[in-house]
Order: sequence, then C-alpha cells, then structure tokens
Amino acid sequence: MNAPPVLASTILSSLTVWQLFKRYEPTGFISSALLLLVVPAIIASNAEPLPLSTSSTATTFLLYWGLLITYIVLYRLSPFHPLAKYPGPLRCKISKGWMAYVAARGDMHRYVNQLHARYGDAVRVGPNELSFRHGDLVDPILANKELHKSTYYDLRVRNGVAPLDAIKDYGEHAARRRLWNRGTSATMTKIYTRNLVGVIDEFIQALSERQGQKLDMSHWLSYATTDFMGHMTFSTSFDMVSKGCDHNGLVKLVEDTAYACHIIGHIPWSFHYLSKLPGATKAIDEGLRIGREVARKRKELGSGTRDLYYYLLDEDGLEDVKPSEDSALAEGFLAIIAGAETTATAATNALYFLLKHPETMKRLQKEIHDALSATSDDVDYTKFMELPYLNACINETFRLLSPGLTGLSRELDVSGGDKMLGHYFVPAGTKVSAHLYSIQRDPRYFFPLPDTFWPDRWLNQASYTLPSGETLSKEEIKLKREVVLPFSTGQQGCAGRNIANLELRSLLVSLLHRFDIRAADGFRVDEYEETLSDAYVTIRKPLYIQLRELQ
Ligand code: HEM
Repeated sequence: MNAPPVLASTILSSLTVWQLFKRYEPTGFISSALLLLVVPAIIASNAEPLPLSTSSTATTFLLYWGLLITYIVLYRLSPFHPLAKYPGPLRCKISKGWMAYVAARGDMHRYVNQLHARYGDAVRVGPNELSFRHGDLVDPILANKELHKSTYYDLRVRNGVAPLDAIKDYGEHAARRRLWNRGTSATMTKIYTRNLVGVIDEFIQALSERQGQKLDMSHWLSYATTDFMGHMTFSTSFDMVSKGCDHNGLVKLVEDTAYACHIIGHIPWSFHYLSKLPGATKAIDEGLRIGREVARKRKELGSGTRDLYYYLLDEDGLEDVKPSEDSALAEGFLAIIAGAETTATAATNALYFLLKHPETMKRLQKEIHDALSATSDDVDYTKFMELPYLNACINETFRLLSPGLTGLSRELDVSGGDKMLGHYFVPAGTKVSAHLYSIQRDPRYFFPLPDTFWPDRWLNQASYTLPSGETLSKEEIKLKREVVLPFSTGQQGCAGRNIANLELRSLLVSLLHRFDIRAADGFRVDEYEETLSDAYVTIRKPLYIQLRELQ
C-alpha cells in the first residue's frame, strides 16, 4: 500500500461514514465507536508499515475526522440542506455545540428572543432545529400528535425506562398519564389542601419569627413548595421549612440536575461518552438516584396512604396491567422537579414584580384583605382562585416570566414525512419549538407595554388607565390570552396545573395578608430578573426581602 491509496480510502470511507451518520444518526456507543474509531484504525493499520506521513496512525485519524467534520459543516451551510432557506446565525447552523454553550451561560431565553428580533418569526437555532415566534403556531407545535418530544428529553430515560415527561409514544404516554390524572384529580386536590394548609401555616410562622431579618424569599419559597410536594406525593416531610435551610441538599440537587440536563440535552448523544468520564454526569445520575430512593421509601410504606404515589403505583388496582416498579420509581424525580421548583419560581417571580411595583402590591393586598375579612376563620383556599386582581397579577407574571423560560422542544418523526406548520414548510426529522418567552412579549399580541408588568390588561373593563395616566379603550388593548401557556397544552401539558394554581395563590395570599413586604436594605430588586438562569426550569438567585407583620 502507498500514500495515494491510503488517502483515497480515507476520503472514501469518511464520505461513506458521513452518509451513514446523516441518514441513520447512530448515537449508540458501539456504533459510534465503530464508525469513528474502528474504521480509521483499519485504514491506519493497513498503512502502518510505510514511513509516509499520510500512513502514520495519528495523521490518518486526524485526516479522517477532519474530513468528516468538513463534510458535515459544508453540508449544513449548503443550499442543499433542507433548512437552508431559514435564517439564523452561522454558528447555530453549524453545530448544536453553540446552543449548548448558550445554555451553559443560562440566558438562552434572552438569546433566542434576540435572534427572533433580528431574523424574524422563524429562526434556524440548530443545524436541524427551528424556533418559531408566532402565536398561531403554539398549538400546532405543543398540542400536535404528529410531533413528539425531541431527543432533548432523552437524558431522563434510564435502562429504557422513561418518566412520564420523556415518553414519546402517545399511547404509552396516555396509559401512564392516566395514573397521574387520578392522583391530581379535583377530589385529590381537595385532599392535598390539608397538606397545603399545614405547610403554609408552618411557613408563615417561620417567617413571622424572622421579622426584620434579611430573608431570601427565593429559598424560602423553595422550602415551602418542596415540603408540600413531599407530603402530597410521598407522605413524607423534607423538613425544609422547620429547619430553615436546604439541609438535605434537595433544592440544590434539582438545580444542578436541571442545569446539566439542559446543557447536555442539546447534544444528547454526548451523554454516552460523558457518562463514561468520572463525575461528568454526576448531577444527573444523583438527581435520578435520589428521586428513586424517595419513591422506594414511599413504596415501602404500603398502600394504606392515599397520596399521589398511591396512584402512580396503582395501589387502588384500577389498571389491567400494573405499572412496573421501575416505571413507578422513575416518576420520583419528575414529581420533585416538576412540582416544587416550578411553583416556587412562579411565586418568587410574582413577588419580584410586586416589589418592583409597590402600588400594585398595595392594590392586591387590599383585594386580599377585603376577601378574607368577609370570610369566616376557616379559610376556604379554593376561593383564592376567584380573586380577579390576584389572577391578573399571576397571569401577568406568567406572561413575562414563565417558570419554564425555554420553548419546549418537539420533533417531527424522520419516518413521518415533511409537514406544514402554518405556512412554514418543516422537513421530517426537524426539531421545532414555539418560543413562548418571545411570543408572550410580542406587541402584536400584547399591547400596550408588552415588556412591562401591567396586570390591568387581564381585567375585563370598558377602558384602561396606563401607569402614565393615559386612558385607552378596550378595543385598543391587545391581549392574546391563548398564547400565555405556562403549563403548556395538549396531552403532554402539565399534570399538576390545578394543584400548582391553588398552591401558588395560597402562598401569595397568605404572605400578602400577613406581612408588609419590602426589598431588603441595599438589595437592588432588578438584580433578581437579570440573574435568572434558563435551565428548562428557572434557576433563581436570591430575592432578598424584609417582612413586618401587619396589624
Ligand atoms: C407553577 C407551577 C408549574 C408550572 C409552571 C408547570 C409547568 C409545566 C410544563 C410547561 C409542563 C410541560 C413540560 C414539557 O412539555 O416539557 C409540565 C409538565 C408536567 N408537570 Fe407541571 N408545572 C407546574 C407545577 C406542577 C406540579 C405542582 C406538578 C405535580 C403535582 C406538576 C407535574 C407535571 C408533570 C407530571 C408533567 C409532565 C406531564 C406529561 O408529560 O404528560 N407540575 N409542567
């Protein structure tokens, strides 16, 4: 063998392997190792005896990998790529590595928003990925059974067992979702209210003992919501409120796991390799392990306890085929990550906006005081759902800062053919998302003051007075309610939305009824929003406040 044949076989085999990658996207460890390591090793071993530079092992490997990368980049930038006509930054078109980097920075919500401002309603945010900023595409993306959850969710799957939110097959999803629906029904929500009242009483008492101190409400709300999830789901207490700290590291663990999943989720195949490196995927493994452990402990309690896990384990025996132990355990971490931090974020975000707009806080407190003074001592928490200004403040909080800041990623099956989404042609195999953060601030749907916290827009009145004093008629106000979807929509929408809505209102009402709330001395309130980190769920930084009990 001499140099020209070695060069020719390297070019030929790298071309063939590139075609294989393009067509079948092999991500398994063995198939990838075979194509990326064994093929060049065979070429190199044939070339080894010759003292030519092209025949050295290192040169062959470098040439082979270099050629593969070149084909991939050239193809992704070429007019032959199926997404060639969609605009977007060069680095997004070349590799998802860039978006993984943006995810690591924590400001993907703002970055994609800027891309839409620059490139328009449809942006190519990855080599095979589109983001849409169009109100009419939200439902066709999130509630469309021709799309399924993208590979972004694959990291949640262990040994072939997926938690509910990572199940792609709609039939399988419906069967598992049935269990969740029983456990989060209206009847069960009423039963959980007892847990909620207990947690909130303890929470308010703990805060009351800390009046005048500088408190991080971001943390305290996590303690309350995590404790509630513990009682409601596993009949256990995580004791965070009573201890006044994240003593078991659960909140930190949820954040670390979400952050790691969010970065690696952009390049899911890399997980195979990273998981082989000591410590590289520790946060994800640990999160799933703890979730299973908590769930296993609950299972050992037996079927005498009627909590959410009672239904996830099908302890009432309503299913023909009982859920496997593995699938029930897989729901453990989902319950914690989906239920606790999301609600804590919603409540902290609402408080942040209220601190920024003290006149709104005052008006809301008046509504709450009037409502509560008209009721008996035994407060009916479900009544909080009917307070119009509270609902307006919560809707406005969700519009500007939903707890999930990123667009939820969906995928068009490779085998399902190309589709039209609105007037956009979307080739098979493309990942798509509706960028709610951008849509929910779009002046075409929310006018006036699309970027401003102005809850009045949600009230049903004949005319509206803006903070500037200007008056607008109802007809001049734009409010596209149906695109404010903090809980997503369709079959895969939030399973706990009723519970979350009740919990959120109960927390805010209890706080605002009992305390005068101010930003802690020296704390710049704006800092809170600037430091929010988008990790699929929001990772919050401190919101420092001081409380004084109202007489
Ligand atoms: C304000 C609080 C909450 C918000 C904003 C929220 C938001 C969401 C969103 C956007 C999804 C869809 C995720 C996706 O498609 O990737 C979701 C799914 C889910 N949520 Fe919530 N959630 C909240 C509270 C809760 C609570 C309290 C629970 C549990 C009781 C819960 C349980 C779930 C579950 C199980 C799913 C997966 C649903 C499925 O795949 O069918 N969530 N949530």
